[in-house]
Amino acid sequence: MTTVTHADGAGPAGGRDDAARPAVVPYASPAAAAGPEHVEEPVAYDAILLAGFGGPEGQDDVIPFLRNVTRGRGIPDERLEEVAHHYRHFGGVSPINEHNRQLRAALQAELDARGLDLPVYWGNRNWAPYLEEAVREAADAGDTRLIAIATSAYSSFSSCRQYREDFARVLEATGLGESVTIDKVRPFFDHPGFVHAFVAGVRDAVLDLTTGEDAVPVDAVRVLFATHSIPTADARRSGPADLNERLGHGDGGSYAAQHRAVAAYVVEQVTAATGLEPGWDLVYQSRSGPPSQPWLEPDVNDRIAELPGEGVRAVVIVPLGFVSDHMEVMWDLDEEAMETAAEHGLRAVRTPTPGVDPVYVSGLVDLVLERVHGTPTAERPAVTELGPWFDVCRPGCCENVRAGFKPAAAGLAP
Ligand SMILES: CC1=C(CCC(=O)O)c2cc3nc(cc4[nH]c(cc5[nH]c(cc1n2)c(C)c5CCC(=O)O)c(CCC(=O)O)c4C)C(CCC(=O)O)=C3C
Ligand SMILES: [Fe+2]
Repeated sequence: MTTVTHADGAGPAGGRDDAARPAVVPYASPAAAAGPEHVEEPVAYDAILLAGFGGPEGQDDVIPFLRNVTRGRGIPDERLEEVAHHYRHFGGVSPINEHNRQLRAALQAELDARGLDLPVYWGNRNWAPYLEEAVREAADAGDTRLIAIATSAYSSFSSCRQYREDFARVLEATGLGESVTIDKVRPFFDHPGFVHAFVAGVRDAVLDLTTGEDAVPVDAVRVLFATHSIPTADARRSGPADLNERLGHGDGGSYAAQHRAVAAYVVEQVTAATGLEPGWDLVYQSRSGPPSQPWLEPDVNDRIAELPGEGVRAVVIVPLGFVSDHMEVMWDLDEEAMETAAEHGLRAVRTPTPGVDPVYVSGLVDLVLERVHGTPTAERPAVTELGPWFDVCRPGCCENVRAGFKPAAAGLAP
């Protein structure tokens, strides 16, 4: 390799000493790296497709729902019964469908208030109303160019690709593949609308714990950012493979990197607002699968158990990986992690999820409008240096090595 020095300040190096710079591609935001995975063409979408996970709404729904979730994965019935127990504890009802009904209404109200004529269709991956019904309903109304919002903010098989594979499956199953297109807004983990509720929640929790009669000093407060654990094999393949390699994301891949970046931002904002600087960790929850299969660690409960030995007296649990207070939050955090904290003599606060926070809802509409208007990267808000993330996933992005290749919509053709 030849090094050219532009001593006169002209030329591509702008007068800086090229020889002194490391021979790696300088890091730029993935979307800024341009290419066809970033869209600046305006698209006249007909409607929004709100794509949810789905959840049971009564005791009789629980086992059929769990069979849907685990379809094709050969999860034994004993494991299903174990998880069913979490749902049974709450009358067999997950609040997730009700959350999505409310989110749909809030989105529609925000769109109407802004004078935007975009209907919102809602369908789930694993329970009624199914994505199939939503897509058929849209097509029947003549709405064929759909922009999807999945209720999941990060990159990984479970949080992005699985939704896209389901879109492809539904287009095939309904025979609408020729007439209907489904695109998807970018993973929005670092959109200011998504992070807003987390910043407010951590700020309030840290202020509460460190003031008043039973105040705890800030260095005895630990903030635990909790997200769904996933197999390390999935995590390593989350986001574009070349990016993981280039940025040295390691076993956690883009999935963990995105969470770390948002967590660091949240703590920075809390420090800026309060002058308090609590320590924090990224922790994982809701692991399943055989013990022999490595998943992301540490588990939230294991980390909590270590904290008293480090002088910690209060813990703030932040459900950073989730958009609403569904079963993973209600059971794994509010029941299990809270109990672990109590057993270890720690005070504990669980902060809110975005839910239908107006700032979040308005941010989701902004994410849709980015694609409607073909907004340039520089004008797409992102609070971490990782983003704004790709609009359109690359071939192989977040592929599941365990389940094997399946076609996915809303991505570059392979
Ligand atoms: C990353 C991620 C999110 C966040 C992104 C997003 O929000 O989409 C998420 C959300 C959710 N996960 C949910 C429920 C379940 N997830 C399961 C299983 C799994 N999740 C995984 C990952 C994730 N899951 C993985 C890697 C598995 C193992 C299966 C495999 O090998 O790939 C199982 C099967 C039983 C079990 O194995 O525990 C259930 C019942 C509910 C509904 C809650 C409710 O009803 O209120 C929600 C929102
Ligand atoms: Fe899950």
